[in-house]
Amino acid sequence: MAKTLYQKVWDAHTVGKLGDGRTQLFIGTHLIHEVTSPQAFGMLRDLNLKVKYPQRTFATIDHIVPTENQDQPADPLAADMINAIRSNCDDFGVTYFDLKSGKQGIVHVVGPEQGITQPGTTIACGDSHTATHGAFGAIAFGIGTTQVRDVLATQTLAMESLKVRRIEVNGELPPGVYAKDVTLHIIKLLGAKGGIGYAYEYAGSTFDNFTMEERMTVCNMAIEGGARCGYVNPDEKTFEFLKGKPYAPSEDQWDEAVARWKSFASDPDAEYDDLVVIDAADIAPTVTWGISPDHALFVSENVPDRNGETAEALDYMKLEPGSPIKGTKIDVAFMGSCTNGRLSDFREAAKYLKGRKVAAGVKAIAVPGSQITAVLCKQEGIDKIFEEAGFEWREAGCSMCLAMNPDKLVGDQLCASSSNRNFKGRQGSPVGRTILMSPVMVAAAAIEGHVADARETFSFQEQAAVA
Ligand SMILES: CC(C)[C@H](C(=O)O)[C@@H](O)C(=O)O
Ligand code: SF4
Repeated sequence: MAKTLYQKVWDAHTVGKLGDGRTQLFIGTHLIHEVTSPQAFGMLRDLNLKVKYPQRTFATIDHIVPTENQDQPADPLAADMINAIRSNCDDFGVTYFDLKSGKQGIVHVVGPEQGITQPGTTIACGDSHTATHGAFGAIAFGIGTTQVRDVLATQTLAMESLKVRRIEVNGELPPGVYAKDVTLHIIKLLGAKGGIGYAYEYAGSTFDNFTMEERMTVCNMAIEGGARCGYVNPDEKTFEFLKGKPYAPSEDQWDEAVARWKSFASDPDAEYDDLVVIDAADIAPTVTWGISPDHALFVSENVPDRNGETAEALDYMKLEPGSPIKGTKIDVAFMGSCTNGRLSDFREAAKYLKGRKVAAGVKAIAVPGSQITAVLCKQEGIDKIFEEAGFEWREAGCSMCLAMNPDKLVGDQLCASSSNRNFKGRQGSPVGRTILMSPVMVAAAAIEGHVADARETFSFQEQAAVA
């Protein structure tokens, strides 16, 4: 019978059916970070248990790491967390990409970069943006600390199965429209809760043409649309990306691995629980106006009028009901995160920042998603372009995406951010305000000093014509 990738991976990893109807699912790869693992290891110690498959478990630190003087924790709590993950990994035999390894970074950047993230497998991580790894054709989902304990101890999870919604985007994106706009557009259309109970299969010619980085950007935000996981079927680009990566299969096992990976792709005649079809030509640069990722609109549009549904968000964001979002003054520009903190993101923004200056009064910071990203950016001189434009170029970590480190908004500062969440207080100040957008839109906002249409700031049409 024809099956989706989701069903194939699920079936291949099913250990058994539990009495309550859930499935006991084998977890191929477990990624851990400093925030959600300490209590899980603590519980393991209390129960006198070992990590079942340490060779399937990989750790990094990302959330609490300062982006200036990375190795100097900001406070005793941060120091404790760093010590805890280090000693837990030592004690339990888990591979740990620490600050000195040259491989540290945001867990969702590190997995793919190291070739740990592979097609046809199940991946779990105590982090809601684990769906990022679905870009490689893995079924990857975020779990809580108690489940982190379960995976550490048993390498399995008790899971309820999901329905599958295929979201097809077809055609070429207009100039100045990026993967970030695609993912925000999908969330706007289907709602922040629209994906509850679903896995999202992203497909169509737009996804076929996307790079792995672009696929990661979209999958990363599946959870912001309520979907537990999101994935793209693996193809030649997937295999090409993984080839030669440290943890990818070796040369002599390569062909066999690729054949196995291919076999997990959804069958052409697979049936879906739901189908959504979007025309790429209908997508424009998209930004958020409110306090949920589905509070999104095209940058050319006006924010909604004030009513029972919009009042809280409009008031929090201090926006005039019905006014254009374009022109909204910003205080901070943040470029980074597991959504848009990869080499291709900085490379693309640098193209437009070159020779331009950040507006007076705007604090602009650029934070590579990993130490490897930082090195690659330096090799291309991207860090210099950002610095010459007036950005602070920082060291790798989650930084102001969540502000569990010293990078925080102050008071009601408004931040143009390439990250994935615009919840109240998300960026470190209880009254701080976030507007989500693509990296190139962050660059445009930084230069203009207000929310801007990057197509006007940088005249993409002309550039497209010249190219
Ligand atoms: C700290 C962590 C548990 C959290 C998550 O689960 O996603 C964080 O990464 C986030 O983005 O809010
Ligand atoms: S970059 Fe942001 S979204 Fe990603 S893991 Fe870190 S805090 Fe979470």
